[in-house]
Amino acid sequence: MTPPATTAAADAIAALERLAGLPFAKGHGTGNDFVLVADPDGGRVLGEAEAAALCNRHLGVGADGLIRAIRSSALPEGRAVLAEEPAAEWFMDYRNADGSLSEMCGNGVRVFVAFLLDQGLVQLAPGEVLPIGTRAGVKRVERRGRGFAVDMGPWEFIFPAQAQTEAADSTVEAVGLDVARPALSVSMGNPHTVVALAEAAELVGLGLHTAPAVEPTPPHGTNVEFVVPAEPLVADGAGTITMRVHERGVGETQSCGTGACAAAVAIRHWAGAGAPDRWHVNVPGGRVEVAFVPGPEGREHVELAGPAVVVAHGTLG
Ligand SMILES: N[C@@H](CCC[C@H](N)C(=O)O)C(=O)O
Repeated sequence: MTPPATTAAADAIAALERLAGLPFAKGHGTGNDFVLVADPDGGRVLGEAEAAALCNRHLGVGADGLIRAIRSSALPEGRAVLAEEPAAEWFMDYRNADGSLSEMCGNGVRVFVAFLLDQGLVQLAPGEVLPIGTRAGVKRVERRGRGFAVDMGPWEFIFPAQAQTEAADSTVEAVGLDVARPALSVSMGNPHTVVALAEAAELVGLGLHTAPAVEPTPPHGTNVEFVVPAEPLVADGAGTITMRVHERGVGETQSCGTGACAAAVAIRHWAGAGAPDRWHVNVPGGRVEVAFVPGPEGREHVELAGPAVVVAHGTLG
């Protein structure tokens, strides 16, 4: 006899039944993987339950997040973006694997543009810039090598008073660490808390199946990045760091683009005057590049570059 499904499993099965016939694609950026759905006019119901079911690795397609491609004019957050940038026709409607909304996803926005191109919804010539609407404002994307570069906008400390005067503004406890470690919380539109570890063995020994405990936790939760600086830290004018991440609303992922940016912000801050503005960030799923560049409004912006691919297309049964 088949045992009854748990409530969560029954909810996922019911949500997937409601989505029968839905075309989708699967894509990733350095192993941070997404289900992508084109819903230009916002006619689909793709809320928390549907996102969690699609991202379920046992019952659904499986992914770290769901990305809906919707015209900015079709949702309130998108209409706010259009007031800032009328050319931002497309909006990245991003949800984590647990169905929760996030303001921004750095790997996701590159994969989103790969998906728009794959679907023939946009064209993007080399050197051309495509503005994309997100809940963290407009992000400008251009082709770079075999992937894309994204102007992620300015970064901010989440606890600026402490960060300016002390090396750390919080502490993080995690499975595999002997004691709580000092950390710095950085917003890339979404929240991050960065911890520096002394050596690769500490990074390998972390148990990220359990969410790290952050004190104080930023108001809307946080993604936690554990980072080991390379030895030497800087070569040929660029720094190199290696990172593992526990994402809010997901768990451990193979990569996090906004997390790589936050990690570069924190490590550069800790390194002090003379630290470079270009950073190679190694993650379990590959490597992304982070650079600090002048923004058009006079503030410093963070640029994120890396690969993005669409690997499969399907239809929900
Ligand atoms: N993996 C993403 C970040 C996704 C959102 C994050 N889990 C959050 O809740 O803020 C990236 O590449 O930036």
